[in-house]
Amino acid sequence: MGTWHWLTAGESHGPGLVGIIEGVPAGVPLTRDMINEDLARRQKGYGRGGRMAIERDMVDIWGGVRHGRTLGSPVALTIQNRDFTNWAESMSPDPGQPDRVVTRPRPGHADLVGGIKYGHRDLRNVLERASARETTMRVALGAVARAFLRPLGIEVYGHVTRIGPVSAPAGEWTLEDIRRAEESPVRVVDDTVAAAMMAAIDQAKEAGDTLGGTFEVVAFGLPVGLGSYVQWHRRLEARLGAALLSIPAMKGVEVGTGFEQAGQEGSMVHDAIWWEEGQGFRRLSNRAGGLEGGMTTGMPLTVRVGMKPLSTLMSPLGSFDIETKEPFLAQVERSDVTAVPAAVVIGEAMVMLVLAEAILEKFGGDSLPEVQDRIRRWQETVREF
Ligand SMILES: Cc1cc2nc3c(=O)[nH]c(=O)nc-3n(C[C@H](O)[C@H](O)[C@H](O)COP(=O)(O)O)c2cc1C
Ligand SMILES: C=C(O[C@@H]1CC(C(=O)O)=C[C@@H](OP(=O)(O)O)[C@H]1O)C(=O)O
Repeated sequence: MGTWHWLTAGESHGPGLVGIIEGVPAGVPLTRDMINEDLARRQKGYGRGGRMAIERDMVDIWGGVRHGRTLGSPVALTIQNRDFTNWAESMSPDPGQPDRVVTRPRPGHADLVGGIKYGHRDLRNVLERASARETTMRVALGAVARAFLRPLGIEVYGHVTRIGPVSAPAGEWTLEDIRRAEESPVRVVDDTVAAAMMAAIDQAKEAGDTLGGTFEVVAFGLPVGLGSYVQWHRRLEARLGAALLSIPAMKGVEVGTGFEQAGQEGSMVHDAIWWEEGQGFRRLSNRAGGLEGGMTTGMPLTVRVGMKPLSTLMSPLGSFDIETKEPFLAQVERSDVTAVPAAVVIGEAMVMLVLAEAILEKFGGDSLPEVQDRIRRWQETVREF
């Protein structure tokens, strides 16, 4: 068993969320503000519904950090659900009769299959945990991974590349370009398309519909040789793909130019190798997205993710009540129209959690200075290869 583990617990309308991450080296600068910054980023984005107006996500640190530095012990985090005050009775862990029972499964959500699988006749018992509320804690844990990666010179940020029918122009963006997307209400780098994206969201909202989209996450500053080709589960794209597809509503992952490569000739796709005295090897382009043979090449790692349109529809699709077996057209209280801008931050978190683990596998080390020293020596080895 490796030393890097993390888990989350908590329901969407319960008291809050809990997360534990183990394996973070000692001496990593980490504060609540650093985690809260990413939590606030996840809450932003045009197209979110009423729930985001209620929540103001803030973390509490219950273990693993003292005076702004990690101790090497498990880092334990909690985040309160402010909405719990409206659900305290319904979500009580104490014995009693449940109210606000859900018997009408939404097509596209976990409701029906989860109910059948676990024998829940109140589908709230399914949707409470299937909800993407849980990703709040993933972002908090991802911020811990960010705090570890940053002093190693590694930065991971993402941006929206499509919402519904509106695509952003393609480009190989720098870290500064991608950070600029933060100013945009739809988290897009080229803001000439932001207005069209927001108009598409307004139109979908008016029609009682929802929109999906795509986003890209890029990791800068990675050393050569994270991951491996020697066993299927050690290939880094396999681990990134699994991590990204574990986010609710994510249905596809591309590495580099991905699906486009399938229709192109090899000479158009592969990245030529270049060598220079004192610099060592590098690539003249990065269509591979920073991975070859399941290992990092040292170029920016680029993954693109496809998110489906959300399943809670104001103008619903057909479904049947599980008790009356009557068809119904669901009446819905609230839902997001799109959550692609928020999904970017969740995608960053998942990528960082995978990369931090891959760093520790390759370099090991119980303290940040130890890991830094090992990476410095490795970079010299790579330059001299
Ligand atoms: C940030 C975020 C917000 C979401 N908000 C909603 C929502 O408001 N309504 C909804 O039906 N689904 C929402 N979803 C998607 C559902 O959680 C997801 O579709 C559901 O868990 C079923 O899983 P699957 O789509 O992966 O099959 C959201 C997903 C994310 C990542
Ligand atoms: C709570 C969050 O997202 C929720 C994810 C979600 C779903 O079905 O996945 C449904 C909505 O929740 P509610 O049913 O309470 O309105 C979203 O707001 C969040 O992102 O923090």
